[in-house]
Amino acid sequence: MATPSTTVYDLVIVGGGSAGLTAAKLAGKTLKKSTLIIEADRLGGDCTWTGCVPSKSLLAKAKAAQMARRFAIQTNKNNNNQVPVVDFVQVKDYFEKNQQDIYDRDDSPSALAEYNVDTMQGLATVTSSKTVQVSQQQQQQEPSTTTTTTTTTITAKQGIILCTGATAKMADIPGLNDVQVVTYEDIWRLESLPKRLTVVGGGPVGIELAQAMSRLGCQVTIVATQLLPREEPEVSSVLEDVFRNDEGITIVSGRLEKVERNNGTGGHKAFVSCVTPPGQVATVEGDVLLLSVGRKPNTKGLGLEIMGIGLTDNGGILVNDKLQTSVKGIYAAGDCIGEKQFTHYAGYQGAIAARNILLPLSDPGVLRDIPATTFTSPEVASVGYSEASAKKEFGDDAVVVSKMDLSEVDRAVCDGETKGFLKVIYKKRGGKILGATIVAPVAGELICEIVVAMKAGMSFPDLAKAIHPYPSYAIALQIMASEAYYENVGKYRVVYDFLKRLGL
Ligand SMILES: Cc1cc2nc3c(=O)[nH]c(=O)nc-3n(C[C@H](O)[C@H](O)[C@H](O)COP(=O)(O)OP(=O)(O)OC[C@H]3O[C@@H](n4cnc5c(N)ncnc54)[C@H](O)[C@@H]3O)c2cc1C
Ligand SMILES: NC(=O)c1ccc[n+]([C@@H]2O[C@H](COP(=O)([O-])OP(=O)(O)OC[C@H]3O[C@@H](n4cnc5c(N)ncnc54)[C@H](O)[C@@H]3O)[C@@H](O)[C@H]2O)c1
Repeated sequence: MATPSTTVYDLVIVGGGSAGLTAAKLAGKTLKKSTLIIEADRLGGDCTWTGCVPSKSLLAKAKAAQMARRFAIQTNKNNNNQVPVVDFVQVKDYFEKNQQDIYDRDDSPSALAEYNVDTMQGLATVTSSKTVQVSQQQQQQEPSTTTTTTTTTITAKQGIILCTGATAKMADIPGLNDVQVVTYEDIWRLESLPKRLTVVGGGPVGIELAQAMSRLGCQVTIVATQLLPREEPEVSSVLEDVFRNDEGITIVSGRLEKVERNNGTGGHKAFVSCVTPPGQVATVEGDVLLLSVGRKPNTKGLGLEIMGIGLTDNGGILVNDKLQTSVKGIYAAGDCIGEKQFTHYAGYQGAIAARNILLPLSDPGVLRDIPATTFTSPEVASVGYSEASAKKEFGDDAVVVSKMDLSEVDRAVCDGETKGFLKVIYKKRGGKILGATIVAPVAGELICEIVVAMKAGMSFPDLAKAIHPYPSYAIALQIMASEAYYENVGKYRVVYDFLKRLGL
């Protein structure tokens, strides 16, 4: 990264991931404010280097392998030699190329220069409400190799946004240091596909990587009390069915308690306290263990204590709903506030923090209805209330649940992908959409229709009047909405019958 030509900026951003990059681009180009982004490691952050981009690229190749395998089985049932084998080196080349392309186009210093944003490499510490100290390490080769640290003070005239992201949580589990453990941060450096992978944790990281690695040819066991426990309960049942019965992934329902080296195989033995029957301990054997038990916000060394900036119970930077910390002029956005961790939300918050610093008045940056998609096959997407949370908040009688099984959707039948469902929750009076959960091959695209309808204030029955092409997956939403629409009509049957008799 280039050395910036000045040390005084309107806006200074600490951290160059999704939140920081979006904040910087808005401030530098659209709002035309002098902007600096300080990054300790690589611009692009989690999304480009260790999160979305490599995982979605891996899933794309894994899906291709699965399709090829299915096709091979269909064409030649009895000849296993026909089953394609994955070249892991090519898979790695593929995601590394995607990372580089996205970095060059969106994240690199030259891409940011197009937005009039300066970049600086170094570790930032906040020293006052208007200053940030940046430490940079330089290696000198002559006469002997030594490392020197230089510090530069940068002034932020209008505000500072902390966008420092999160890192993998390490679990306090006996024996982890004795076996080969990877997290989402370093799994990308594996040179070959492990023969057997134990995945600990059933959140989005665990299940996306479990399915990808299994489809690429690895024997995978997931240790988790439930798959995607934050989603509607029936999501987990569908995924468990697909993973176990269609894809040959083993799921051990329970919590990892202890690991030890397996001297016989050179791998590990993982001991799991089972959910059912309670008290039973299961043993799982594997070669590499992927620990995916959550992520914790990066706040260390930022100078928060000295500045009197508080933290939340889960270790995130405490902000109000405008994303301002307890110090005027210092804002925080993205994973470092320890709320919902998604690229789209981090980016949105980065933009709102920049807007709230640089423009008059303010917009809220901590929102309720954030859509999420886990990119397994089938995908799992949701937004807003679940059935239980809607009924709890509004009462059982005030809420209607519309649900369609994927086996009733013609397109899913044609594709042979009938495991899943669409579920929309809306208010009985007025039809306001409260939330939705979709488990389907393109659930991540389908949920966007619900997101837009919610934002536009459309009622669920209103969707019946928007003509959807057949046979799309999305037409299922129109069919469900039509049922809601004609149920409403049914309530006023006496009036309609009367009007019809009048010849209207
Ligand atoms: C495997 C995986 C898959 C994912 N897939 C998806 C997905 O499909 N869709 C989705 O929406 N989300 C996904 N996520 C989540 C998503 O990646 C994150 O929510 C998002 O990248 C967070 O962006 P951020 O800017 O808040 O933080 P980060 O991207 O973590 O950026 C923070 C940056 O700050 C820098 N930094 C930290 N401290 C300092 C300091 N003191 N000085 C200077 N720089 C500092 C760090 O080096 C880092 O580059 C995934 C996550 C993982 C782990
Ligand atoms: N597609 C996406 O949008 C996407 C993909 C990946 C990650 N992410 C984001 O990254 C964040 C982190 O994801 P994650 O999956 O690491 O975390 P998570 O918190 O969602 O899930 C971790 C799971 O591990 C379980 N766990 C903890 N200790 C365990 C033990 N000893 N044994 C068995 N299970 C144990 C927890 O109960 C929890 O369900 C999430 O907030 C997610 O939003 C998003």
